[in-house]
Parts: sequence; C-alpha cells; structure tokens
Amino acid sequence: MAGLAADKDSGRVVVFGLGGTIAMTASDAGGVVPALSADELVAAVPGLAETGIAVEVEDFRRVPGASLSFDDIAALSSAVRGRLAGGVDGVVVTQGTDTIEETAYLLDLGHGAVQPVVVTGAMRNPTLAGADGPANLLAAVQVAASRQARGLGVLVVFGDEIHAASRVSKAHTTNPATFRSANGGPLGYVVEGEPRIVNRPASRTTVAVPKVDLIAGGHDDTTIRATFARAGGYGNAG
Ligand SMILES: NC(=O)CC[C@H](N)C(=O)O
Repeated sequence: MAGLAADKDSGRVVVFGLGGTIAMTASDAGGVVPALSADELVAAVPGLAETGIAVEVEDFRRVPGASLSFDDIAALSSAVRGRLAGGVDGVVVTQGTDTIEETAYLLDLGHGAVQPVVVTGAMRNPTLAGADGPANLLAAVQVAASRQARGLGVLVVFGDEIHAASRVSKAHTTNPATFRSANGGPLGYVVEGEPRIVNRPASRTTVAVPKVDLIAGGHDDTTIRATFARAGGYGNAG
C-alpha cells in the first residue's frame, strides 16, 4: 500500500543532507569541513543496502549547524512537506549537532503529516576512531521507514535512542550520548535495527508558524511597531 511501510525491510526514505560533523572530511588547510554529499554519506553506511529500504538523497546544504538560517529551515520544511505529499514513508535530515534541537523543533511545529521526520548527526567526524555518523544514519533511516514511528512527528535519533523533537536537547559538548530528553526520557530505542517505541505521548502540538523577525535591543517604539507589522505576527524584542 502506498505510503505505508512495514516495520522493517521495506519502505522509501529521503535523506536530506545539511552538513555538520557527520559530513566532515579533512581539509587541505587543516581541520575538517562539511564536504561530503548526501550521496557519499549514505554510501558509507554499512548494512544500509541490506535493510531493503529504498533511500533517495537530497544534497540540501553543506554547512556547520550554526550556519543554518531560518530561511534554510523554512526551505527545508517546504521541501520535506513536498516529499511527504509525494508518498515517501519517511524523511531523514542530517546536520550539525549544535542546532539539531532547533531544526527538529521548528520542523515539528509545522509537521502535520503522519510520516516520521528524523533528524540526526554525529559527534565524531568520519576521520576519527569510533565515528558515530554511519550508525546514527542507519538507525535514523530505520526509524523513518518504521510503522512504529508514524504519528510521532519529528524525532531525533542518536545513539540508538529515539527522542521527541519537543523534548530533546544537546547536553554535552563531546560525548556521543549527548542528546537527552529531560522531561520523560526517550520515546524509544533502536534495538539491533528494530525501532521500539516504549513511551508514546498522548498528543502533540502543531501550530501555524508565523513569520517572526528578531529585533535587536535599543530600538524605539516606531521601529518595533513597523517590524511587528512586517512580520504579520509577533516579534521578539531583545
Ligand atoms: N557534532 C557536530 O555536528 C558539531 C559540529 C558543528 N559545531 C556543527 O554543529 O555543525
């Protein structure tokens, strides 16, 4: 049946690559830069081809997490909606961990479809021992294709844990087990390739996300009123 994946061994998932540590390679100038394409990322995952899940890729951005703008995420949200409306079983977004919780939460607020959208990344880049990107990407694809995850909104899958976008935050600068859901814990786990939801929320919240302008401090009343009018909603007066 179109758009209805089995628990595993089937399904069609689109991976949007946005950059971050998971996509980094050594640069000539020293250090690492997010240079791997989404295709290269997916090709480097052991065991992914054997899952039977059909994976398509969109090479969306190649930047560090902090360089993603609101416009980038708005464009991502629209592209994701298009792919879900086209009948894929789920979507994976790979990006820098520093802003995973922000991307996931913003996508979640506007996500009304039943298919899962899963955000993941890596704490150790592909040049390091124990790089966690391939395992995180494999688990993310398995969750995105899973019937278990349908209706849960946007999820963050990291270290074989499945977190709700509305709860999760990055809690450590270097530890691969950095994503934590303080209020309620993870929704579930990926156990030897099988997503298991053990903590299903009774409901979730979506909103019509308004256009918001960020206002720097020091403006007078005229500037603030004009900016609120242009935003067509509310603003954040700093
Ligand atoms: N582990 C990471 O992905 C962090 C790398 C970088 N600070 C970023 O957010 O893109």
